[in-house]
Amino acid sequence: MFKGLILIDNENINYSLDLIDVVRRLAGNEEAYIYGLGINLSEKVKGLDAVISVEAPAIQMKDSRVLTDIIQQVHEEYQFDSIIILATDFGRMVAPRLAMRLEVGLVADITDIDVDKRGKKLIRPAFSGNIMASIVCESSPIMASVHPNVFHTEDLSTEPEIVKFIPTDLKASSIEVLEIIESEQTATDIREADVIVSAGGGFTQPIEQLQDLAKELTGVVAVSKQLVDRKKAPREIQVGQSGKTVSPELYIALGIYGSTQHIEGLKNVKEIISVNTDLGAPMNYLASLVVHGDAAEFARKLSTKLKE
Ligand SMILES: Cc1cc2nc3c(=O)[nH]c(=O)nc-3n(C[C@H](O)[C@H](O)[C@H](O)COP(=O)(O)OP(=O)(O)OC[C@H]3O[C@@H](n4cnc5c(N)ncnc54)[C@H](O)[C@@H]3O)c2cc1C
Repeated sequence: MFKGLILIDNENINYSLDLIDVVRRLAGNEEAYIYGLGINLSEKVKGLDAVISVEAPAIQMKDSRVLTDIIQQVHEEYQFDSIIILATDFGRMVAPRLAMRLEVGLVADITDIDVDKRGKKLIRPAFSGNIMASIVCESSPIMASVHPNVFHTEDLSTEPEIVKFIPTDLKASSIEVLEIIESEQTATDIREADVIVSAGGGFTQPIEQLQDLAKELTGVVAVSKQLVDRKKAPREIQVGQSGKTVSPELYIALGIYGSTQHIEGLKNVKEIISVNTDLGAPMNYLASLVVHGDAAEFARKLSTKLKE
């Protein structure tokens, strides 16, 4: 029996449950038993075999040190074969701390899994995304972090058994919350969108001009890292390895070259339209339709046409 643990992130419950698929794939031919660790979890979740429920209202959930203590204690009791954590900003603080405590390696930001006779291989981009590395973990538990929206769990019907866990000797949190400032809401989360109008370095106009087109298509605007680096767009709408992973029905790439780091953020996209002045741009090879021309002009004309 392959015992896996996923950490349930209270702010990203659906993406956390997608990690069930990661454990199932890691188990390979072995039967998997999948636990979720829920700390102060108020929602009922399904799909897991068991939820290890920790109720500690006094703990500061953003204190990665306290959370690491809890996961370590849970692991000491259950001895998992793998521990998988969502690679949110917060998950990225917890995962390496925990790996260090358990004296195992951590494979960050995995994008695929390959299990065969030679072992369980975790796949992730390496050397600035120029190659995909297959990493065999010989230490146990196998630890990995995963970007939201990279894996998907289809079947969430299992009713989990609920097991209470009471951690001992928890240190007081060293974090004091002074104020909570809500971040400015940027329309819809690009990960939820069915249509994405995405601008890259070849889109020379302000991206606000794309809102009209996105609205006509009931979609959202996204960008490549190039525009975030040039401070033309916020990071929340960046697609790619260091941005978000998206799975729309239609992705319109306006002046996007198609670097591996950008493509890394496109998972199960149904159709891609690539508008580029360079016919040899890698993005064109992924596209079902290539428009050879100026991205801004294409966006303007398509928007006008859709309004007619
Ligand atoms: C560790 C690491 C992480 C990274 N993470 C990400 C990430 O998450 N997301 C991401 O996007 N990038 C990421 N990058 C950067 C990535 O390598 C590329 O630099 C970036 O994706 C390039 O963006 P671009 O294709 O929009 O721009 P460019 O590379 O500048 O390409 C512009 C494209 O537009 C075309 N073009 C030019 N003018 C026009 C025009 N008028 N009309 C139409 N087409 C035109 C050009 O032919 C070209 O194909 C990362 C890099 C590293 C090292």
